[in-house]
Amino acid sequence: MNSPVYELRQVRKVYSGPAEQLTVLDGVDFAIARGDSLAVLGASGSGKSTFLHLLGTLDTPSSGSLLFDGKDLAQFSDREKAVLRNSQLGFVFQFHHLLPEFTTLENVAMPGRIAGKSRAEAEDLAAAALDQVGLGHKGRQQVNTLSGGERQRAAIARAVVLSPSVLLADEPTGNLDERTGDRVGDLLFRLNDELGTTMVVVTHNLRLASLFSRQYLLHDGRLQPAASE
Ligand SMILES: Nc1ncnc2c1ncn2[C@@H]1O[C@H](COP(=O)(O)OP(=O)(O)OP(=O)(O)O)[C@@H](O)[C@H]1O
Repeated sequence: MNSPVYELRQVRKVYSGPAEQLTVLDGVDFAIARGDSLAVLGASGSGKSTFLHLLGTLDTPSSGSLLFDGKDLAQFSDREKAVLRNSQLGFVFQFHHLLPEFTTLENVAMPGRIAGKSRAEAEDLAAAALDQVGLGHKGRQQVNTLSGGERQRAAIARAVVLSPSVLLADEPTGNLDERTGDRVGDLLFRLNDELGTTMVVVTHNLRLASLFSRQYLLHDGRLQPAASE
């Protein structure tokens, strides 16, 4: 196994409700190697998004430790986490969070601008990323005039524009028809295969899951190999 990008040691995540506590992750021990591609399956409410949010440093474990490149994320300041997210992680969420008042190119150029690149450089990178997802011709179009599948591909372009070492995707084919979903799946597969992007994808879509090298099921707070593995 390549050196792990992520290591989870006895990670627990407990949400406190008004009346009771909900244990979503219950002592997860897991490692994700560089270049790995992992699909996480599981019933609604089983904790898939929670798992992804922990990996994305958007939330913290209740106990246990989560290491990125061998470093305990609990030791990172908020600023260090923000730098990590912007420089190494790409996110694709089901509701892609594109900014409707901007063009596709401007949306995809946003991470580069936030990282301090000039407008021209950020837009060059954005144009290349849009080409990669087959949307090179849609750059000047307002993002709210794109179809659902095009928006999802634009969100992937935005997630990968700065060549993150890790891509975290939550239901990237949710709301897409089968053909468009397949196209998004092919794209994710190529990013992993050709660029070596480490990939963790949460999905209900078994066709999509089958494209990745490992399939895991989140059940009763634990991650276990899915039956098809
Ligand atoms: N901030 C929170 N506070 C309290 N409970 C939460 C919070 N976030 C998530 N939960 C609960 O934790 C459980 C797991 O949620 P999560 O969103 O991780 O599930 P999921 O597997 O991604 O579900 P789905 O497939 O429906 O998106 C759910 O019961 C949810 O209601």
